[in-house]
Amino acid sequence: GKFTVGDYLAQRLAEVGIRHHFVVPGDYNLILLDKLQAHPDLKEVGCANELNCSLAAEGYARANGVSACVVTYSVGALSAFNGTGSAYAENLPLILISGSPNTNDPGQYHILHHTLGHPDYTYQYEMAKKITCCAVAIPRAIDAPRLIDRALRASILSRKPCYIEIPTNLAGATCVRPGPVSAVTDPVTSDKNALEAAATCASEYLDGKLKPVILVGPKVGRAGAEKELIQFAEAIGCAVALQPAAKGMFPEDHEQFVGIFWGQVSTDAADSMVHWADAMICVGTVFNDYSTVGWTALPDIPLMTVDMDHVTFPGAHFSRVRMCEFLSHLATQVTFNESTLIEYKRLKPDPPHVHTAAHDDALTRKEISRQVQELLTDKTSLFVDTGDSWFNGIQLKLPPGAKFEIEMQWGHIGWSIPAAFGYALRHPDRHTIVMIGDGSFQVTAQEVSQMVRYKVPITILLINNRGYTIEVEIHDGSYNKIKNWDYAMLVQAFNSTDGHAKGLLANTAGELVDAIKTAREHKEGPTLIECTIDQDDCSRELITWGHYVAAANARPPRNMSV
Ligand SMILES: C/C(NCc1cnc(C)nc1N)=C(/S)[C@H](O)COP(=O)(O)OP(=O)(O)O
Ligand SMILES: [Mg+2]
Repeated sequence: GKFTVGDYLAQRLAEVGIRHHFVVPGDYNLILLDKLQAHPDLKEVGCANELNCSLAAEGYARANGVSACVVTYSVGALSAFNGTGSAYAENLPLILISGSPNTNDPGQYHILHHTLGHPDYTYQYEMAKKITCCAVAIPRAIDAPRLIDRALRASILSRKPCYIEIPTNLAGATCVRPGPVSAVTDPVTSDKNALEAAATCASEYLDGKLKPVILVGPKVGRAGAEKELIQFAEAIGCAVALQPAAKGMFPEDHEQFVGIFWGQVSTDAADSMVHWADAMICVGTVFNDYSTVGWTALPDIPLMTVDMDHVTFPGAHFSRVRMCEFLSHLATQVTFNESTLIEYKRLKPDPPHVHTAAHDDALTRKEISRQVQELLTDKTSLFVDTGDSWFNGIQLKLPPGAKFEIEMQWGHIGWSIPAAFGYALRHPDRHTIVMIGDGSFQVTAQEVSQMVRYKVPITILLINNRGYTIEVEIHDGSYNKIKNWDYAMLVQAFNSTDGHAKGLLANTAGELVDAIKTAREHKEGPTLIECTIDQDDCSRELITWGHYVAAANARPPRNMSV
């Protein structure tokens, strides 16, 4: 049959590496969904709602590098904007695709369903511009190739989401076939002169310094520069500290790893190394209020920063220098200086003694962490949702090959359920585990039903401390209370007549041991283990961090007139 706009989009999505696309159908996108379904390399994955659809695509992009979320106009897209915002904040190329009104309607001043009730349908496109690196609305079939390619290229190069709006009567309209996909995907390589100049500047910055430290941030993973980072780190030989959002992007069993730098809640005395350094090479770092513990944990020396496509020094900036090319180039030039590593070997704290709870002991946060630690292998991908799970997760030691996913910039509670689902579809070879609080789980619980439907064996550790404990530590109030659910019962309800979710309850250490054993053996679907702990059983790190964040939130407005 004829080749259409929908076929063009389908072919391009497959060519850039997408194998699953996440959808919620609606009458503005049904023809488009038919075209995507018709492509042999694309598997349509239905989601329970568009928030979860966009968050599943966000998680898929963490595993696959690029993802697609297809929704209907307005009622669908406005929910999908939240997962799109996460992709923007977390530097992930999520392609948000929305159906839209028939191209004849604007000129006829028609009032259409799902819209705001007036004949101006441009509001969605205008909003999408704010949360993507490139937003396009296809006006005619003939414009589709140029606009689709532009949006895809912008997204892939900048690691940011893009937006493609396709009117319901254009998805099936005749369109030319795509040209070579390299026109969309080929990267922009570093400018040779800028690369050389930046390397020279790096040598000058490091020259004469006695105590260099490398600080790794989350953009290393997004730039795909983990390998080059190890190369560079081993060439210089110094201490390597990680920001919390970068956990898992440098091996924790590496002898140069000195812990997670997170101010007062750092691990392994990483903060003592960062504050001792006289030169700091920041690679892919993001200093926001949460990662700097309310602005109390900032390096206090001039920095050299290697970002995804530029490098800066005190007094110098070099554009169009790609992180992976710069790091591998620098590895051949840098002078070896292991002074901070030698010092660290004297400072490194002994591993803490971990108490093993007795079988019938009531479950505690520490015992859960101890048992999760034992669960981690080279095949594990651990998702930690916003809450005390952040702090419990950050304290865990990742074995070689283990992966760690956290959403510290956007911080949307409940993100990990759909995100882990999307991720696990792309990585059936890995053991995906989620640590999530009761409050977070209540936001996106529906997506466990998709794990049942697609038989995805994810282990969900639901830490039930009866409410929003992070918020309690930042600033308490009655609003931090929530209605308790029977979480184990809930996920079994998703089975109905055909499903294999297991819902288990662990009140004691022994019950958790048994539940984890069951989860490890259960491959036919998700296993949720509700771990009940005392409401006040939260990490010391959370309390410390919460006080500083609350103080940062409470800063008075400047030049108060009164
Ligand atoms: C309500 C909120 N944050 C505010 C918030 C509200 N809405 C969205 C979408 N995202 C957010 N982070 C947060 S961190 C809760 O303490 C999470 O509770 P829970 O999942 O139960 O974890 P803890 O008990 O460990 O805190
Ligand atoms: Mg809670």
